[in-house]
Amino acid sequence: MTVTVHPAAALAGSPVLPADKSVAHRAAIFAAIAEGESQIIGFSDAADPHSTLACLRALGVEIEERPDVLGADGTPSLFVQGRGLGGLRPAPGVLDCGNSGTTMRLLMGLLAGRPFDTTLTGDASLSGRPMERVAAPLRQMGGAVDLSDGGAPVGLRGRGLRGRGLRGITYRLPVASAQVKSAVLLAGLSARGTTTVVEPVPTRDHTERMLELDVLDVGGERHVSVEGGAAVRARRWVVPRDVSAAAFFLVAGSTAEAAVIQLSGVGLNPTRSGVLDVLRAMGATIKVSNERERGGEPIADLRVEAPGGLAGVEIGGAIVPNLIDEIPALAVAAAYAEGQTVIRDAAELRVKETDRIAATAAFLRAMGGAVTERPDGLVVDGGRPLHGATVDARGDHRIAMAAAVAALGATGPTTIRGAEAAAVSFPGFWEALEGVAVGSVEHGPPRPA
Ligand SMILES: O=C(O)C1=C[C@@H](OP(=O)(O)O)[C@@H](O)[C@H](O)C1
Ligand SMILES: C=C(OP(=O)(O)O)C(=O)O
Repeated sequence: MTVTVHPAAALAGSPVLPADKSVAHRAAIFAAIAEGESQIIGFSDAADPHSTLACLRALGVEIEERPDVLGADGTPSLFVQGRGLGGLRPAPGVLDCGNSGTTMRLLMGLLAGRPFDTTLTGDASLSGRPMERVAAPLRQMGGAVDLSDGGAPVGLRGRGLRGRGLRGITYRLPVASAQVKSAVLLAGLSARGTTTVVEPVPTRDHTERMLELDVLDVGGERHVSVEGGAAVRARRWVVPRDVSAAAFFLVAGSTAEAAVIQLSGVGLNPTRSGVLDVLRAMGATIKVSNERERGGEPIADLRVEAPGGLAGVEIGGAIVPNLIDEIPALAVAAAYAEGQTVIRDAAELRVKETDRIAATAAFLRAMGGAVTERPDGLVVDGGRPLHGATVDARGDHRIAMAAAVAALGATGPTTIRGAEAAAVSFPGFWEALEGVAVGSVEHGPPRPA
């Protein structure tokens, strides 16, 4: 699918954001292994969390979507009949994780300690992403994990456990990854004894919040522990709106000539909200109001207004895992800011749905931006006017949406190929964008003038 985005000087509106993808995956998995019925309010309608649902259904978990049962903010519910960890059944075929790294890595952890074999596959993008980072700790725990060239298809051999099951370990994360942390902790539920993950650099903490795990600060490092055999409680989960989806509108509002955009019920977990800190450091005007809690996660309403100019910043160090998915959008803000922005310590971007360092540099350069790739990031010399171009999303939702935001402030139309990728995390994105920038979104290539 091709979408053409026309420039828009003034933005206004209240786009509805999708449910937080990270929380939605976890709520579905934890509900599946709880004993009894759980309700998930505000589950995401995005493709990635639906890949998780399809896998859980194939493992014998009954999940009912109930658009008629609404939560307080009008979002629909999902009812999950939890079977307990021991109640998961062998899938009749391979489990297709689609485009979703979180699905594959968390399910590797969940299923490594089950007494049956499982094969996990994904699309071409996911098949190229590194899985050894999860396989290595699972093997240390006694799991039998086969990879194909370091990635999917992933084979988990239950028979390889030889009746002894997994054993708890203490594992220090060599890469700052919440997916690896969560996979090891999920495997720890099937293991003998205690499993502890040590995080030198904090990553998103949804798993530990949602499972109410023990977290210690030991000399500045986080130690997260789970006991083997611990039961997961069936309960009501409430999923906040996704701050990673909000980021596109925060950048759009901060780079427009005139803007007032309101975003309600946005998850502001402090391990996820670095995008606000960086945009504010660049000079953005973002107001946070009505701060409250939703399902154990802090949420708030956001209002972004055009600040009348941004300045370049340095992004690196411990904040990077906190805003890793927002970097393509932040690079767009950098292109519209005066001065230089340096993004470092973000080599992980090279192993996402596509190489996001190369893809971001490519679309910004095609639009006239001055961008230099570094092995672990980007240097953006901002303040040059951007012009319309034809760009490719490279099958990556965040690249499609970041390019769309860049297009709003450019001269002339920008055509985005592969625009359907947005639905991986934000199915209503193009409608939401048209809602704040009326007349800017044209489906298909531009109409001849
Ligand atoms: O745990 C999660 O929900 C996620 C963790 C991050 O990946 P890594 O764990 O690979 O850093 C992030 O990029 C991804 O979108 C979601
Ligand atoms: C990297 C992402 O997701 P995943 O790793 O789950 O594919 C993302 O949503 O930006």
